[in-house]
Amino acid sequence: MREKLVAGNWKMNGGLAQNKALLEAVVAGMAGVQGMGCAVCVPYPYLFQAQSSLKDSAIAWGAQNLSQHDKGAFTGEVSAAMLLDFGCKYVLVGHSERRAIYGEDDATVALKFEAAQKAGLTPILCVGESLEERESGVTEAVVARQLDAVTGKFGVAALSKAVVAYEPVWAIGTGKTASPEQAQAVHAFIRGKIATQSKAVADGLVIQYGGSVKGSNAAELFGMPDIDGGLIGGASLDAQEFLAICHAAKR
Ligand SMILES: O=C[C@H](O)COP(=O)(O)O
Repeated sequence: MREKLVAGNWKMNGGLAQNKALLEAVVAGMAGVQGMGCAVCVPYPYLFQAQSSLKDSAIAWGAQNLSQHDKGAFTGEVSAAMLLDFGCKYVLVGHSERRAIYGEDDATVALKFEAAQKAGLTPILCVGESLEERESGVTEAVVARQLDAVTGKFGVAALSKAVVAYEPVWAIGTGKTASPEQAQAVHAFIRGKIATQSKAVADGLVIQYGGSVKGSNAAELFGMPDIDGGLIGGASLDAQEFLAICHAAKR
């Protein structure tokens, strides 16, 4: 049975004092919670702080991006090995903000996915359509293309050590959550598509939903059969909201 995973994506937010309070509250609120996974993906400068604060808890941590290169003259970039130095378990790849603002295309995202996996990190591969794409009826085609960029290059087995996050771009930070039925339909499409290549990989694949998840809508979303937790942006900055979401993912 798949265990749900709730991961916070702090994006470019935080500060040492604010993080301390947030991490302490999350650790306290998650003490003794079993039957689900919890993680936070923090900005690079705070990885050491996350590691120090979380190392004795069941909460994992990770980064929001990585370089596709191992090392070298890539000013400003951070490698998978560097993330491992700080105990990261997860790294986001292909978040829609990386794709849209920093021009990361499917091929680059696939290389980042590979770099993460080769180093032993678990990539959280983000996929999802824009509002325009949804309105033009190409949601499934977009998501399929984004998945194929990885499975076409590395095989479907690559997804056995990865997480997929379905994040409709129109629902990110907008307060407009996809309805549980809308999200479930895309999650079922993703799982069904993977199942045509490997039923075992599809059955074991954790597919998170992301886009304006809050304490008040998490249980309904997580109650859908193919939604295995969430990737949480804004609400992960508020300990009580984030904890409410985590608790909604408990079995
Ligand atoms: O990575 C998280 C997503 O971009 C969702 O962000 P949000 O929860 O603020 O809508």
